[in-house]
Amino acid sequence: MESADVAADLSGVLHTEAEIRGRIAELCREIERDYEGRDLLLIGVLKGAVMVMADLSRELKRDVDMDWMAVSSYGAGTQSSGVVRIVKDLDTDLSGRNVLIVEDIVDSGLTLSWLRANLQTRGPASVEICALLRKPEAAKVEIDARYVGFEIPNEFVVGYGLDYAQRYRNLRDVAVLAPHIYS
Ligand SMILES: O=P(O)(O)OC[C@H]1O[C@H](OP(=O)(O)OP(=O)(O)O)[C@H](O)[C@@H]1O
Ligand code: HPA
Ligand SMILES: [Mg+2]
Repeated sequence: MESADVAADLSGVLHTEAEIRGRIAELCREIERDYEGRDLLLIGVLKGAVMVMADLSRELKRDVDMDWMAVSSYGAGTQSSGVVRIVKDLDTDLSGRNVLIVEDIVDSGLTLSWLRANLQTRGPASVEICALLRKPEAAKVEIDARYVGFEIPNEFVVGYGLDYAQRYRNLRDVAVLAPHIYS
């Protein structure tokens, strides 16, 4: 039975709303420098990246285009199935564009490795990755992400867009989900 009080479902906060805001601002200064004088297309990966995309795009002091793709590999569990499915494709032609994929997390790396390869076949000028979180110990494939907010331990986290079975996405902090919720 779902409860309105989620505090008991969490075993601790990893990154607060204020820390996330500060780190996103730092990443935006790097992105502004790196893409100076070039066009920039942000591609948000639904649904997890909604909060990062909203905050990062508004913190950037420059013009950007934005599009969205929906892919899914986790279903309702805490382990990637390894099979990535496109649920919604882009509306934008990527020919000659500088693409920055905006993601909430690199966990096994399977989603981003598949997605980057997929986008690279569409003729972009460049494809880079910005992920708020990365779990180095969980990597099944190495992902070369140019912008990473925080490296985190190999625990299942929720909040700031990240879900467990579609819940907890609206929490403002990134928190560890208590194992009793999913085990
Ligand atoms: O590195 P990986 O092990 O592939 O995991 C990362 C991906 O998994 C989650 O998405 P999910 O497929 O659960 O869909 P969602 O974004 O709609 O929650 C997360 O938002 C990343 O997109
Ligand atoms: O730790 C996680 N939490 C929520 N969703 C995820 N998708 C991959 N890893 C995670
Ligand atoms: Mg996702």
